[in-house]
Amino acid sequence: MTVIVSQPTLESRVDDHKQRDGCEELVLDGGFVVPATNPSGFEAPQNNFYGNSFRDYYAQTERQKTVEEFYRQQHINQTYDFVKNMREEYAKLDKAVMSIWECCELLNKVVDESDPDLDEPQIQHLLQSAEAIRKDYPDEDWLHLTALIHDLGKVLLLPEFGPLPQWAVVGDTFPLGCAFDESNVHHKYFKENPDSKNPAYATKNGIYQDGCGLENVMISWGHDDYMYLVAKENGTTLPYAGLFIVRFHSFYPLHKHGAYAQLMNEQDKESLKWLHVFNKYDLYSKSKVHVDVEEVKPYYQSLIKKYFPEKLRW
Ligand SMILES: O[C@H]1[C@H](O)[C@@H](O)[C@H](O)[C@@H](O)[C@H]1O
Ligand SMILES: [Fe+2]
Ligand SMILES: [Fe+2]
Repeated sequence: MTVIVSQPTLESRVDDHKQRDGCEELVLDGGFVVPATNPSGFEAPQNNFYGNSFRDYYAQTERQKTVEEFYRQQHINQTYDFVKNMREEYAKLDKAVMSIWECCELLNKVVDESDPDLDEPQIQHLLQSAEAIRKDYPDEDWLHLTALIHDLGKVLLLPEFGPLPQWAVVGDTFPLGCAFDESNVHHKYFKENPDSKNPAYATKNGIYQDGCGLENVMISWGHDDYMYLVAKENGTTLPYAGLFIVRFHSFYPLHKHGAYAQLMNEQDKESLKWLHVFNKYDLYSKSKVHVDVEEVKPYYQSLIKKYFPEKLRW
């Protein structure tokens, strides 16, 4: 499946003279090459199965009310101090010991309230995105596995891992410690965030410097940062771009709108190219047509064996 969707040109905000036209070959990650064109012929669906365009946060549907209420709570409660505490708590990795596949199976129990396009159990989303990207990039096995694991951090919603409320696990992410960019969905709810009253966080860069690198930015806490931490601390051999995708795939203000781009360093800018590739499959593979879990399991287990230890600390 190839998803052909034009991405907004982030470089127009990052770097005025360099246009991203998808025609040049990009060499990243010490040898991984982003192919110049999409390899096969799948067209991205225009609408999700509710009949709305993807990521339409203003459609008049029942589901939208849940989604908007989700963002109200997320924008009020995610503060700089909250994220700092969460990072410390979850860095302990003392919640569980299990394999990647066991975690995939746990996601059978998880439904994401922030997502206007999908209300299926999350294991289907993992397999749908991984299978879609596998068809178009058959040789990039690390990318298939990255897709499989990218949302595993949603286990934070389960009792053994907190449980944390939805607003602390899912939804788009954004930096704390600087002004909230208007490209964040339902931006108006940030008015009620206590950080909005802190003058140190009120300017475009707040406490950060241009080019400081995303790894030095406090990003709202959730499944991205948690899964990044789990993968890294358990010694995964996935390439850097895979870890970057896991860590920043919900950072739509940056990868879709180019906001906060001045905070990136050179390595972030390189990895972002792969995140753009990945994002199409994450978003447009969402479907009511289920992947047969048992059929694809052996393939993904072989990848897990290649890139992860058998048991991980969570
Ligand atoms: O609702 C979705 C969902 O929670 C995804 O897993 C996340 O990555 C997206 O950014 C978010 O908008
Ligand atoms: Fe996600
Ligand atoms: Fe996802």
